[in-house]
Amino acid sequence: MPKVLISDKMDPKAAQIFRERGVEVDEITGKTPEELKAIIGEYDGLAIRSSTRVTREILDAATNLKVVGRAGIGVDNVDIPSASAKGVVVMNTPFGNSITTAEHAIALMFALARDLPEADKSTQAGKWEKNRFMGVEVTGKTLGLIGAGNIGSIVADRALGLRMKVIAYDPFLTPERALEMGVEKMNLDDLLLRADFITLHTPLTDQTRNILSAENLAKTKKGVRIINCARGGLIDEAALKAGLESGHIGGAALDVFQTEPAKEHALFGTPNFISTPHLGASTTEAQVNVAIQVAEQMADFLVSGGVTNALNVPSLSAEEAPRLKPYMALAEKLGSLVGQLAHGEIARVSIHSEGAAAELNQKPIVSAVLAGFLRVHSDTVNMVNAPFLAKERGMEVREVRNEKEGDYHTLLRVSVKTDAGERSVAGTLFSNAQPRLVELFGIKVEADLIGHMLYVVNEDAPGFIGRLGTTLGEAGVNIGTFHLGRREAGGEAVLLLSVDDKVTPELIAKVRALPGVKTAMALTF
Ligand SMILES: NC(=O)c1ccc[n+]([C@@H]2O[C@H](COP(=O)([O-])OP(=O)(O)OC[C@H]3O[C@@H](n4cnc5c(N)ncnc54)[C@H](O)[C@@H]3O)[C@@H](O)[C@H]2O)c1
Ligand SMILES: O=C(O)CC[C@@H](O)C(=O)O
Repeated sequence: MPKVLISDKMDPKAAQIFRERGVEVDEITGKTPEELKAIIGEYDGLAIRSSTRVTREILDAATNLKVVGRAGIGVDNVDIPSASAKGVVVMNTPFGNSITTAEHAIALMFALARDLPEADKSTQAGKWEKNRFMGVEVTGKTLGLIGAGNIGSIVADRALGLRMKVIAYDPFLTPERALEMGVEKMNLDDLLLRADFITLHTPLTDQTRNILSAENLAKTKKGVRIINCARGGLIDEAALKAGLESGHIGGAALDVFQTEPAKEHALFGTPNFISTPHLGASTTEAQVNVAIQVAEQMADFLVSGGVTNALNVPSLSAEEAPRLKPYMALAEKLGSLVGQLAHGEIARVSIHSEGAAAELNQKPIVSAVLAGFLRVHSDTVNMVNAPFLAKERGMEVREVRNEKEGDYHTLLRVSVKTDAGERSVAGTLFSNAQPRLVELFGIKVEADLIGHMLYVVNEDAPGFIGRLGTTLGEAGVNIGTFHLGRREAGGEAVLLLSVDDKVTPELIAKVRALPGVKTAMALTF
């Protein structure tokens, strides 16, 4: 009988469903990473919320683990590349707590508008300070949404009901969808300039980290009130404090913090600052929804092999699986590569299959490209919902087959058309099994897309590789593999390096400062 550990506090319905479906279950919460490491080897499944961190070390100790189920949306507490490398399926429950979280954002907006926490404290202290608390109406005010996905769109709907004007910044929001939602789509600078309230609803990615930086906070309207129920790390917390103290920022409400649990914080006690301890998803309704959903999905997988809402595996029929599997891994890596490197509004994604690849069922290949591509911007994307999301976001998806072989017996090419132009990457399978990048933006370069990588574009000149190696060495970064390609001698060169640990923003800044470097970016696969 498969055995599951529930390691975060979860509605009892989850354990009940596991038992009813023939899965043994233990509920052991509040363990330290060391304690979890000591027991995880016994379990086939691990059901979590946001407290348990499923790191590489935990996964290494999890010798029987087959599935991690996240009762909620964000999976930033799960090391998905390591889970994938170990063949552990990671699932989430993308919609069960969206309404609840949107309602929390609206609650915090009202709390800021009327200074409710302070007014409550003062009244209960017997002060009756009627003249101290002068709020603002939300009616007629402008709410700026950063991120207009599941939760952002529910917030927009509720805010429109409150007669607010809603403006939104989200690179994936199409004009049609914005119209349907009743919001005005705009760039970030315009939103910062116009919003009376700003609410964040994006995942934490390399693009969204610090999206409300000191520089961007300075662009906001004086008196702006800011709400974050998405992820810590989206706002520069020190700059937020400075803005509150100077009075430029009229109020801020954070449900999420850069480091959690935030038991001590420089922001605590700052005027017009409100906080809640990551309560966005904490309603009876949402917790019942996500508990039931995660237990059903995990039990299905452990008992009968069914895969729903998986973030790192495709759904496949038993006959097709063995042949398609390596192609899907290649497709997902190529999609992720262009997703990480592409900038601007995405108009079209084209998938060209050549040679042996063109003879296969293209649907799972296309889904894998789109899942890899969209997952860069959203934790909720999986193989099942990627085509739907691409359509909803107005992306044209083109499929082209050419059964004639070119330079390789089998090739997948992924091209992305943005407002900045069209660029493509291509890959093949070595020994019919191992995914390999063979071309990057028109430059021939052979590389394994694996783990943490550093991508550098530079002017081809003697001594550059040595300087780069020294910079990495001084930062204590160990190079695993090194791949080089160039347009022509002395022209543009591209370097892809796999490294043992995540490439930090500080290291990227150092690499960008090297003479001849045009671009440097961290990539993760
Ligand atoms: N506080 C909580 O307890 C709680 C509860 C649920 C979800 N969350 C978090 O809320 C966030 C949003 O969840 P969701 O379900 O709406 O996700 P979603 O994937 O449906 O929506 C995210 C949106 O962000 C947009 N986006 C991505 N990159 C962007 C960028 N650079 N700039 C602007 N927009 C960008 C995407 O296009 C997408 O529309 C997630 O981080 C999730 O983990 C928090
Ligand atoms: O489980 C929770 O309490 C938080 C969940 C939330 O952060 C999510 O991303 O779904």
